[in-house]
Amino acid sequence: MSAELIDGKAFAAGLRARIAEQVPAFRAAAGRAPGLAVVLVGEDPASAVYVRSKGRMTREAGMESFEHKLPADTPQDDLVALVDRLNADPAVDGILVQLPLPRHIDEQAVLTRISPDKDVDGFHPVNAGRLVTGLEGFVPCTPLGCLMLLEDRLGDLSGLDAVVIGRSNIVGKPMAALLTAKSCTVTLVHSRTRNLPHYLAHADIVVAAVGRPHFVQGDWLKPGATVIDVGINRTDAGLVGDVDFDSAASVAGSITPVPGGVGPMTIAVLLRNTLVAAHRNAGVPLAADI
Ligand SMILES: NC(=O)C1=CN([C@@H]2O[C@H](COP(=O)(O)OP(=O)(O)OC[C@H]3O[C@@H](n4cnc5c(N)ncnc54)[C@H](OP(=O)(O)O)[C@@H]3O)[C@@H](O)[C@H]2O)C=CC1
Ligand SMILES: Nc1nc(=O)c2c([nH]1)NC[C@@H]1CN(c3ccc(C(=O)N[C@@H](CCC(=O)O)C(=O)O)cc3)C=[N+]21
Repeated sequence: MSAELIDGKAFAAGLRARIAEQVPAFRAAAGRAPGLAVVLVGEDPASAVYVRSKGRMTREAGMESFEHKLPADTPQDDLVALVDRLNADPAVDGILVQLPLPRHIDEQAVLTRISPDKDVDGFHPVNAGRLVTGLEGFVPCTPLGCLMLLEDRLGDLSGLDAVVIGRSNIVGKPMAALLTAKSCTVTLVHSRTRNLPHYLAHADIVVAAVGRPHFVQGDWLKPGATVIDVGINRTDAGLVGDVDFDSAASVAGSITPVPGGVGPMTIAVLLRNTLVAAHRNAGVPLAADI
């Protein structure tokens, strides 16, 4: 392996520490802690693990965590009613409804019900629109975490060639919008792309959000490329990313590991978005940009 490892776990710990430092000033000004509500419907074990670690890290940052666990057969109307209550609750600054939802629930109906001012996941169409038009709003946690790692590693991204693999609303599309805003030349590839390796050969930055273990091969990469692996795939061999790590690490300049790369950044940015939401909702200015 010749690539340098991008230590998302350490970067995320530093970000959480900077967030925790700002919480006492918010508490003093607002007379309450920032609050994050997390809603989990059903029993998916992986989701339950994330929700538990989100709750723990929220409390460790000095914020309040409200966890709502609903049975898998919860009617959509009941979930929407809970979102309405959380929208109206002044102790709740951020609302996260864990995805995926059970099949009988219309995901968009629930996500669009969350107040855009409390949408710390950045999944509401109003926030998606703000992102592409350059207005202030909430940016989805995973792509914003990837951007932080890229800027930390590369500094100014202006003019760099970036390829994003995957066009989901939660990772690929907002990632492409963020890199566009940073003046990268962005190519967004997906399952219908013909000759995907052709595009990767020119990429200074590769962000892989495919959902297929070991998908990206080292010999597709431009030597020295910076590779961000968003994939979280549970296999018999454990947790693996969307990048074939061993072959990629011999060509790339730097690369995120899985685990310990993008995953911890997602949770740290969620706390960051919650702190920002709390300041906006309480009308208290933030002391410093985080
Ligand atoms: N680390 C973290 O915090 C997070 C990790 N993840 C992980 O990131 C990965 C992606 O998640 P998500 O965006 O939600 O996934 P989706 O399944 O919603 O999207 C996957 C995308 O990859 C594309 N794709 C699938 N197969 C191929 C292929 N053979 N060639 C090119 N493109 C392909 C799809 O194309 P098409 O649109 O044409 O179908 C689609 O756009 C998953 O592993 C997920 O677990 C997700 C969220 C957070
Ligand atoms: N509304 C919503 N918002 C989300 O942000 C959201 C979601 N739903 N549904 C599921 C995905 C996935 N996701 C992860 C968060 C943290 C890790 C993480 O911390 N991963 C650790 C390892 C965790 C482990 O060992 O299982 C790591 O990569 O090092 C991974 C994945 C957030 N998601």
